[in-house]
Amino acid sequence: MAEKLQALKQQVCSSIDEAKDKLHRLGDAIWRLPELAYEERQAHDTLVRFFTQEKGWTVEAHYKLETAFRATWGPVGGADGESVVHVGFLCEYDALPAIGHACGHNLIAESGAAAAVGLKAALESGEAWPVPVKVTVLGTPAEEDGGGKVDLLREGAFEDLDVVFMAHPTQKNATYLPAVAVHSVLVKYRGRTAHASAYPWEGVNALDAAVMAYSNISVLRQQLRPEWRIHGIIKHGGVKPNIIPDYSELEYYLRTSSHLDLPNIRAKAEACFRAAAMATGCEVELLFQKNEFYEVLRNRTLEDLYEENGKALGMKFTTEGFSGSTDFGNVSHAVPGIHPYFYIGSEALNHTAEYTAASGADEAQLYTRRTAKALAMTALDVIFSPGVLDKVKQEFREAKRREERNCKSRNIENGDQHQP
Ligand SMILES: NCCCC[C@H](NC(=O)CCN)C(=O)O
Repeated sequence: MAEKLQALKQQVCSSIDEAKDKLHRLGDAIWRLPELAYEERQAHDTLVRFFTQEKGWTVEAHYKLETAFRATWGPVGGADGESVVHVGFLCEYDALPAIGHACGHNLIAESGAAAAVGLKAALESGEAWPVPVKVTVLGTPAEEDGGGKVDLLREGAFEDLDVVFMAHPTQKNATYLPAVAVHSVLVKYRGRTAHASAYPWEGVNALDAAVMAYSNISVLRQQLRPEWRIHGIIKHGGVKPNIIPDYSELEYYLRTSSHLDLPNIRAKAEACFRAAAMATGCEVELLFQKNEFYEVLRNRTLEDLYEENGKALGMKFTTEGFSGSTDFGNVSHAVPGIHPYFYIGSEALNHTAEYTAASGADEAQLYTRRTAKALAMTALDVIFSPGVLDKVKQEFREAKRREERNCKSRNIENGDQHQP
């Protein structure tokens, strides 16, 4: 079996290399037309067309969300009565305002598609295998803003998957980097205009409220846990110096190491926003985003297999970096999975114009394909190595039990003030 598995892994690599031109065209087409969260119509169409043109995939466009899709192959092979092993690969393809694909989501889509195509080709090339296998590619929009994976989770898109894989471009290769929970909020203050010089006492100053809110949050930071973050911007602060602003708007991201602490940080931030309204006489409206993102729940069994496969392909791994957030965190609490990071040939930092250039550069292709190979090889370990899938699931169950205990102890601490 070990020789067969090794042969299949080699087949994955050669299949992905043979497909390199069409995979490059796929990623490049997405990179050239950057689209924002939930507006990724061209990227959706490009990926749907790609899988439609590949033989054997059942493709569902606009899958539960306008710009999400699902492509499935199988179940194929295996003996009757054996349970299907269902592996999923996730594609992200949303860009950032003004700076395009500065987080390389075009390469997330390309690597996810490449891994799925490579795995299918390897399985189709070899002899029959013991268990029926199903491969699903899920196009998951709006990671940077909104959280398409959370919407898809709510709609049941992940229900029958055994494991999920994706990978994210950054400065180095890592099997895991800390990704924290986050919830964003839009804060709107409404006051009353007046001539700022002639009769300022008639006005109710919404910009004052925004400035006070910003200052309240700034002092709150001294009392936050070191791994928590609150950061934001003033999006609107007035139109003319001699018109007392009757409207101001702020947007904030609230981050905690565990999603179980989000109610706590939300309450602290809300007090800061409401105090500013009270002090200025403004009305305040708090609009929390529909989806909160969870921290990533690790699966070290999968991480170790991915690292072993990556090292076999020449990857060097680090454990330093990141601490942003991703809606993959929510997925990892529902299905065992990994969200490794990969080097793309540049030291540029994500969310910069330099990274936009790097994610569209030819040099990124070799690293993107290498990552796809490691993802597909890890999927082969799950399918063919006896006991691996059971170990992955056992670790996941134990992590969920630990989380349940944490949740109960926090509720006791908070006196059940805030249900997470
Ligand atoms: N609702 C706010 C989500 C912010 C998600 C964003 N994610 C990343 O930067 C990961 C790389 N795409 C963040 O952490 O700010």
